[in-house]
Amino acid sequence: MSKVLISYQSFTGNCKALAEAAARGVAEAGGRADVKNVAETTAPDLAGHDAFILVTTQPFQSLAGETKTMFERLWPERAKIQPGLPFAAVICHGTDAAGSAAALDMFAKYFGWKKAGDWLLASMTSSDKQERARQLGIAVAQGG
Ligand SMILES: Cc1cc2nc3c(=O)[nH]c(=O)nc-3n(C[C@H](O)[C@H](O)[C@H](O)COP(=O)(O)O)c2cc1C
Repeated sequence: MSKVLISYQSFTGNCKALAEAAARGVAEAGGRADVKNVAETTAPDLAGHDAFILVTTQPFQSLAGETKTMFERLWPERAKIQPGLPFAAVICHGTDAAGSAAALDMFAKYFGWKKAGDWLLASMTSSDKQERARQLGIAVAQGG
């Protein structure tokens, strides 16, 4: 059974709802999803899972503060996390997600994690974002 950690940062609830949709997808695929706030996500949490899905908002065209702080906090303990950890992300945005997408590419490279597909760019106004997050959860749990 695939164990997937899903961490989110959310101001007004959209990212949290997308994290829960991804968790439903993981469960549908027969996996186990653990959903946490980025502020509570630790290196041992990541080490105890087979894959990581990050769901983050994008304020001011850049990676959200608590999400960046999570990476900064994880960095000294990165040796505890398995190299090549499958890593997927949902970026919930208002206009465009380029700032966060570039930052997450950089973090994946620094940590040596394997991107599990393209980042899911979820516009606030898109009606299918929940379904796309659910599908991402299925794909990650199936190792795709
Ligand atoms: C202070 C603030 C600044 C924002 N700046 C941007 C931005 O520069 N670009 C963008 O695409 N969305 C921006 N947004 C929209 C957020 O990305 C969007 O509201 C958020 O993803 C919703 O997720 P949440 O409900 O989980 O907080 C901003 C939102 C806030 C609250």
